[in-house]
Amino acid sequence: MRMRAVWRLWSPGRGSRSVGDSARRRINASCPRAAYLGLLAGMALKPVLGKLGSKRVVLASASPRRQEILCSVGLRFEVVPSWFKETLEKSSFATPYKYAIETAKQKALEVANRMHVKHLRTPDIVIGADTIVTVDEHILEKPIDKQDAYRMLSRLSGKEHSVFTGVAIVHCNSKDNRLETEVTDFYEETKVKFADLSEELLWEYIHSGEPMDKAGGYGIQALGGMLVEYVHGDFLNVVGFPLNHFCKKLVELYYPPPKHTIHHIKHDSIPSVETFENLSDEENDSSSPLQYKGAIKLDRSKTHSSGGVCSPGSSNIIKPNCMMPVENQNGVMENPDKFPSKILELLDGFRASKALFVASKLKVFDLLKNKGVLQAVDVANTINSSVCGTERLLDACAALGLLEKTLQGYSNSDSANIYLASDSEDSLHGYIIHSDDHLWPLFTHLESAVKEGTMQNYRAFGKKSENLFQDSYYQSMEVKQRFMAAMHSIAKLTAKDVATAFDLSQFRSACDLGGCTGALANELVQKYPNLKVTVFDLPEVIANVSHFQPVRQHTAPVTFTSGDFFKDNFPEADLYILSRILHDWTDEKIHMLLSKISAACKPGPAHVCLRRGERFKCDLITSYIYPLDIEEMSFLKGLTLWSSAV
Ligand SMILES: O=c1[nH]cc([C@@H]2O[C@H](COP(=O)(O)OP(=O)(O)OP(=O)(O)O)[C@@H](O)[C@H]2O)c(=O)[nH]1
Repeated sequence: MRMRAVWRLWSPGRGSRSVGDSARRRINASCPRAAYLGLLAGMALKPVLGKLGSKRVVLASASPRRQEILCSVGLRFEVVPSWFKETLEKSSFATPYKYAIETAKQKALEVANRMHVKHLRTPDIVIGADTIVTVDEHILEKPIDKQDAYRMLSRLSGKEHSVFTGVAIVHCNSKDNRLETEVTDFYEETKVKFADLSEELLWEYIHSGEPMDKAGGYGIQALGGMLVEYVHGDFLNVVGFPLNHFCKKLVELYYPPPKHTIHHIKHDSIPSVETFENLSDEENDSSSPLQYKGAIKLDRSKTHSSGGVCSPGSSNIIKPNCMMPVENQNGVMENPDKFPSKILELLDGFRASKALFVASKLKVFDLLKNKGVLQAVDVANTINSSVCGTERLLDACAALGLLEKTLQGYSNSDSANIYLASDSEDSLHGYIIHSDDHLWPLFTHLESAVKEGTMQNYRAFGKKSENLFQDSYYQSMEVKQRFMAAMHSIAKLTAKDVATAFDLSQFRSACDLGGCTGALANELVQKYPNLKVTVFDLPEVIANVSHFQPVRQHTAPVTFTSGDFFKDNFPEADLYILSRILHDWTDEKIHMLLSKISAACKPGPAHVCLRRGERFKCDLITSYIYPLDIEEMSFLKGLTLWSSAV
């Protein structure tokens, strides 16, 4: 018998959240239970996150904290910071939280509209948020300067205040090229009490620089935590995103209370579940909250088998080996064994990567793209491999969601056709092969890299790497072309988002240092027709860029200039871009490069954006950009943007 079931930690029907709710829960910031609660949330999120897995989710926020909170529970999303200026008239709102909600909504709608108009690739969901602090009937946002931070923090000293975060979840739909949106919004309040702050402490904190990009002028997750006596309510709400309430909203949206009779069933290793036995198959697809139809599938035929994997957000079929939360006597979901899913995911991660690498290298996805559906034996014969080994590989790929498996055989998933077949326009094949051939061997020596603090090229490839590019990536024509193809595929994939993440319309010229095939540069000239973009890269790269250029170019073409950015003068520009560059070099070389850029930048306000992985270079970069007076510093997936004279 097939049954459909849904399990959930949050029951949307049990009354909506109120300030009282959050105060009652009283989760103290320093409470060790927080980690356990985090684990529970992570477990229970999976079905909801699974719903979002196939969607294009965009976080309309430049806040690194919001990005981290959502990343940490495995949500996959793109970051497109909003350009909405937070200037709504506060006095026109009856309550502070209405102001926060409206600002969050406007932030999200601005991004949804911009992406729709500029991108022609409409996101499915845009999430916006706005955090404010209220004390003595005043709304405090981010301080504009140190004096402002002083005013805010002295107001907060010795008192309890409220932190409100307004959140908007915008579902988008493009109909006849018109954007339709449906907004769900909510807010969360947390009460925070500050200790009495001495003038000395206050100024020391302000001089740390921490208050400047934070609502109320403090960061509870860092030094600011030392100022706090207690927290009543959701800690993450103070940090900028009320994760718990957000998840409840998703449950409300994606699993509204059914009209049908609900039976509770118990089953050995499965939690108490609610079944929707009267639903037809058709009704079972609840992929869109706007047209909710049913519930998660529970494949009971598998509940007694011994295999099974938990993979993040992968499938909405409940798999047997996952330890699910169970309902306790009070109706609260608990995870009795505190099953360490996150750790197991990390532990097994390398196997999943390697399965992807090997299937790509053996051109399995190309074969299935051309042939449609094949049995394991046919795949094995074509790729010259053993049948048993091929079958296991194909099964692993199916479990990872890369392939689909039916009685007829194996076929590509949609994303395999788009991203894994080597001949598709958005193929990541080149980057996957580069990851297997180059990054994998390097990462096997991570322990030595940590102990010695050195690059591991010699250990991995038996060659000293005085110059990484000449010695490794450009050692032969073939290796070079493969490396360029790899860089092109990943840069092309992220270029659109990078190009629209900031408003670059005030710039007239940009220079992409080490911009390789010009994938980002070509996207920039599309988005900003008045921007002249030059790619500056080594002569041997520039000599090979022609076949990576777009076929139909409607804009002024990108200019390619050859040179070595360590040795030669680079072209004058009012915006310098370093995309996937800094991580390749020693600090000494980075110093050299940054001081050259710093000297080339014209004096004036500067914008710096770092990709998330390069956050550790932050101090190094700010020391060079300091004379330019940083106006904005944000973190993003793909690049370091460096500009002046805005
Ligand atoms: O304890 C902490 N309190 C607040 C923060 C951070 O403060 C900001 C709040 O600002 P806002 O909601 O306007 O968000 P922005 O950073 O400007 O990003 P958007 O692009 O979304 O407007 C927010 O970053 C909080 O994380 C904190 O870190 N700790």
